[in-house]
Amino acid sequence: MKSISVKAFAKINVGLRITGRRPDGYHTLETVFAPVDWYDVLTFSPADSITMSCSNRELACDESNLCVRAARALADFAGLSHGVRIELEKNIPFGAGLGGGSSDAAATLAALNRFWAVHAPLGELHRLATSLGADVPYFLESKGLAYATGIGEELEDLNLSLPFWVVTLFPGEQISTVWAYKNFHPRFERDVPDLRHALRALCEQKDTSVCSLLENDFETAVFEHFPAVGAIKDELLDAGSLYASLSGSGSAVFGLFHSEDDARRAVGRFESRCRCALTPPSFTMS
Ligand SMILES: C[C@](O)(CO)[C@H](O)COP(=O)(O)OP(=O)(O)OC[C@H]1O[C@@H](n2ccc(N)nc2=O)[C@H](O)[C@@H]1O
Ligand SMILES: Nc1ncnc2c1ncn2[C@@H]1O[C@H](COP(=O)(O)OP(=O)(O)OP(=O)(O)O)[C@@H](O)[C@H]1O
Repeated sequence: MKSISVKAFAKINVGLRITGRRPDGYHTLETVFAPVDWYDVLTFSPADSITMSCSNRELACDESNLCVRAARALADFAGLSHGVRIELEKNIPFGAGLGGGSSDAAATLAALNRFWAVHAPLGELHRLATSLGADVPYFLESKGLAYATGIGEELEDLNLSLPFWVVTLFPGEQISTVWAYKNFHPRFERDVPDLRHALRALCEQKDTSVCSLLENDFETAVFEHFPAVGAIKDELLDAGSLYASLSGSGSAVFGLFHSEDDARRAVGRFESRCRCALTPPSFTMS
């Protein structure tokens, strides 16, 4: 058996409304996931046991790593004692709101499902993905824009792509998702059209009047606690982005640009103090 390598892309959230809190402590939300051109690379090779290494030594490669957890979950489901060597080239910043760990977990499930010839149906992989994290199912099942509800696992592919250049910036602050969900300012009662209408208008007609509906409910608390992150968003708007927002629970911030020149100029403005990724229009994961 030869080795296989796959890319695990990052995501941004275009609009993120927290709509309630479940008895188990998880929150229900409404969001639209969009892929960006920032990715990890995972390589799987034959081995007698499940082992892992990572290019970023700050990331533990033990049983806590989401790739190892995904491999164990699939092996347990299939009743297999197969091994695999997982090598992770870590490029996506973590604690960023970019779903890097979630994407790695989904890529591991999908790759090992083939590599080990488990051939588990998508419904079973979805169940395993949800058990690994709320963001994991999106990376397993979508290549483009997806509307998510529930805790983020109820997905509807929008068959849309963003017709804009996307500048994604990581200013360096690592923000805990748990912290963010404990500190956001609830606005559960809101009578607004769902995000699908706004994204359809934005993507199909480039109707930027809907951007005021694309709020991220974590922003108030995150920007209060990390004002430098909020300043990045303001600077992106000042640099000409038609829309800018925190991604997920942060600290990554992204801006949408009509023109490649403006987007590249914005990258030049931030690249000395942020890690940056530039995503072209109509981008999908492949
Ligand atoms: C903020 C988002 O990234 C938006 O896409 C996601 O909601 C977070 O997804 P995630 O990082 O995969 O989150 P998980 O690893 O499943 O959960 C981490 C912790 O975040 C909180 N959490 C997460 C998702 C959710 N819908 N409600 C929550 O309250 C819970 O305290 C949970 O224990
Ligand atoms: N393979 C992995 N890559 C990144 N983080 C991992 C991985 N395995 C476990 N983790 C842990 O998961 C945590 C969250 O990682 P992840 O990148 O999914 O979250 P995030 O960047 O905050 O994105 P989001 O909040 O959108 O889920 C990390 O801080 C890290 O401690």
